[in-house]
Amino acid sequence: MSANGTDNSTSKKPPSPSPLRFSKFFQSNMRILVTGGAGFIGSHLVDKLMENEKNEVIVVDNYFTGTKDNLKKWIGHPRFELIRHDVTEPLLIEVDQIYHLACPASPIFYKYNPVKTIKTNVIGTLNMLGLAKRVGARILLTSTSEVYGDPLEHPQTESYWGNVNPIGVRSCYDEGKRVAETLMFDYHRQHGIEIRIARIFNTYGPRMNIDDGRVVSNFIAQALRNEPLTVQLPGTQTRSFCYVSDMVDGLIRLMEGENTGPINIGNPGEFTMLELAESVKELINPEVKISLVENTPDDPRQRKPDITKAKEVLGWEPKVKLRDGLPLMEEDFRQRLGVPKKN
Ligand SMILES: NC(=O)c1ccc[n+]([C@@H]2O[C@H](COP(=O)([O-])OP(=O)(O)OC[C@H]3O[C@@H](n4cnc5c(N)ncnc54)[C@H](O)[C@@H]3O)[C@@H](O)[C@H]2O)c1
Ligand SMILES: O=c1ccn([C@@H]2O[C@H](COP(=O)(O)OP(=O)(O)O[C@H]3OC[C@@H](O)[C@H](O)[C@H]3O)[C@@H](O)[C@H]2O)c(=O)[nH]1
Repeated sequence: MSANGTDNSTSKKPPSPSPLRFSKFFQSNMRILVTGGAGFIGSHLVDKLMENEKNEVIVVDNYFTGTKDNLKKWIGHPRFELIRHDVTEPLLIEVDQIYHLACPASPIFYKYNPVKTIKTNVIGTLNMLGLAKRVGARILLTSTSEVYGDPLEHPQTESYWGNVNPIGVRSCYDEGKRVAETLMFDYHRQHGIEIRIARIFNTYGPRMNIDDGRVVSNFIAQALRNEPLTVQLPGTQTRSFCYVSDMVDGLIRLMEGENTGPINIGNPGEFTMLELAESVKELINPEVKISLVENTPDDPRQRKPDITKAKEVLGWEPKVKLRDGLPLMEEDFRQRLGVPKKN
């Protein structure tokens, strides 16, 4: 029986770490690779990892949706390296841990070049697992609540297998992440790789791209520009929003803990998109209009994580409520959009 309590056990020992790990110089340091580290969650994760003076952090990113700006405070730091690299190509470096985040996350961007999204999830994850095997690193995959598709079980527990359209316009991402999870477990069972899988639910916070296309960033940018908040029909669909600092805390606990996952990491507070629009209106711009617009195909109708496992296994639960997180994000968007707060 494996750490996640299911029949995923492996009799294989993990491969030995590189001999360099045992040399005097390396003993005090942990070398951590963050793929997709120039993106939204990745750059916040890098900030947190860099706080520990024993960590050396290497970011690889192809800058499809991320930017060097998100990492500017670390560029030139002796414990930090940034490499332009696409994870669909093999990578040969020596590391102890891999946080594998590289993949566009906003539906607009992952649907833009769906074949590339699948390659990123499948070939990219294979490459990172190959690296983990070669150097004996532990690897964490940021999977998604989208593996549950349009869920028929509510709230979603990790044992739910999901309701995913295999041929729809979201499938490149949903099915790509499902295959990525399969690859993680096959490498674990077949080669003894140490794996961790987080199923992340909608996360928001400072540094999201202004034109990212996801709902929280859209509504905040629209409220600040005094443009109508575009609620996609029917508006009664629900999501659960996690503030980014809570997410980063959950990911690090998962990496450092003993459980393979998958583990849901998200905030169980559940809101309809109309409720979210009303909150943004009330907190940021009471004058703004709300307009109902067409939705896109296969939009999940409800989503809420059951976080019992995260609480039990990681001792983790989110701390930041939506009403407290939205103003923190507003601050950052005001600065970037050049819209100061009126007194
Ligand atoms: N933010 C969320 O709500 C959410 C929810 C569920 C899962 N996730 C997962 O978390 C991870 C990070 O999400 P995010 O919100 O920070 O997204 P993001 O788009 O801001 O960041 C993704 C990063 O990966 C990079 N990237 C994309 N394809 C790449 C490739 N082929 N090679 C190298 N780099 C590549 C991008 O340039 C970007 O910097 C993703 O794996 C995403 O699927 C996020
Ligand atoms: O302007 C908008 C944008 C979106 N929406 C709605 O808001 C809801 C959330 O949409 P988002 O685009 O923010 O994100 P989704 O929940 O569809 O996918 C998200 O969750 C899981 C992650 O893996 C994905 O990476 C992430 O994008 C949807 O119901 C959508 O119809 C609006 O009402 N208006």
